[in-house]
Amino acid sequence: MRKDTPACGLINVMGTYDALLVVSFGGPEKPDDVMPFLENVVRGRGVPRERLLEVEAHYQRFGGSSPINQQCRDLIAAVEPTIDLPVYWGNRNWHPYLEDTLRQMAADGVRKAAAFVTSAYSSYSACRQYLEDISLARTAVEGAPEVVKLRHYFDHPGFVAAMVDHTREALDRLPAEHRDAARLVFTAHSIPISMARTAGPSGGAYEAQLRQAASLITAELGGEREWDLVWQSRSGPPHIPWLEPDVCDHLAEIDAPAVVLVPVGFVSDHMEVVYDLDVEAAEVAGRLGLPLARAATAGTHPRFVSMVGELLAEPEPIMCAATCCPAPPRRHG
Ligand SMILES: CC1=C(CCC(=O)O)c2cc3nc(cc4[nH]c(cc5[nH]c(cc1n2)c(C)c5CCC(=O)O)c(CCC(=O)O)c4C)C(CCC(=O)O)=C3C
Ligand SMILES: [Fe+2]
Repeated sequence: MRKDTPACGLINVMGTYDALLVVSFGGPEKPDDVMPFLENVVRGRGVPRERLLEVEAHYQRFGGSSPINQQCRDLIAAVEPTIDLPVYWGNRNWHPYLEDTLRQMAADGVRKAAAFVTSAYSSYSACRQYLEDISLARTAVEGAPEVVKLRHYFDHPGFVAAMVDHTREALDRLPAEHRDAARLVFTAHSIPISMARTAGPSGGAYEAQLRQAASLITAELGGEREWDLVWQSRSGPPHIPWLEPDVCDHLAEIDAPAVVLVPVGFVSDHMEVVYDLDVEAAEVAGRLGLPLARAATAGTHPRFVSMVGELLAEPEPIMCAATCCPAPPRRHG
């Protein structure tokens, strides 16, 4: 229903939704919030204390504030004028929490919302966990609206176009003599190998979708360009195998005069991008004397913004099977 029609008004003939719910990861915005946020993220997941303290230092280096919430606000401000629905925002790990947002939506009379999740791919962490969070939040809220998660958009022309533009801009920042031979190094959040194996309806979907996105972006750039897909931001206990190689190890091995890092696995320049790539990987490249430019994520690129409206206009996606992207075994403590 349109913003200006009353909640009890006419049936919306065009669309099926009466609100858009942007669902994101969440992040702290002041120093005291960093540890409580991190504890929310890793609850029951067996991430060692040392790793948590290390990551805490990344956040404190940026004044205890993650850029991710502001990036959500910016995306919402860009999307709002392009669609006919009220827009809400709820996070998995920090304020505004999904549960509080759903409570507000219920109070506002929202009956059925489309969820746009700031993650384009399959896998437990990138998809199923958001579905679980939405579902848990709904059970806690009386009269909570129905929430339909929009489809994965890793191969949507809007996402691809944004990444192509940003990759081109990064290439242009390299010394001119290296541009043609520069290698594209696509990065995504590493996940446990067991999670990668069971991602999607028949397994392997996280990596397959990332490769698909990378090859679409490379093809649209034109020319004959070599590319790799590597991983970043490994977490978890050290004895559990995660996807490799790590971006920093890969940079040391690479046989190219220059590199463009393309964080295809993320949709905004949040902490995993501005620390793990712009600080850590940049430092490795500096030591190696390897010219490196990092492409911006989709962010508020106009084609990425218009994609959201296009997804809303598609037929309602069919909910994935309960066996898709199963949860890893939970640890307690
Ligand atoms: C697939 C994936 C995405 C992409 C999909 C998506 O975007 O959702 C993603 C995004 C993000 N990950 C983020 C932050 C963190 N992830 C952690 C830990 C973990 N990530 C995992 C996976 C992913 N993570 C996994 C399997 C773990 C291990 C614990 C567990 O099994 O859950 C930890 C704990 C400390 C540590 O890193 O060890 C932090 C702080 C932020 C926020 C950045 C900011 O604040 O700006 C964002 C967007
Ligand atoms: Fe993460």
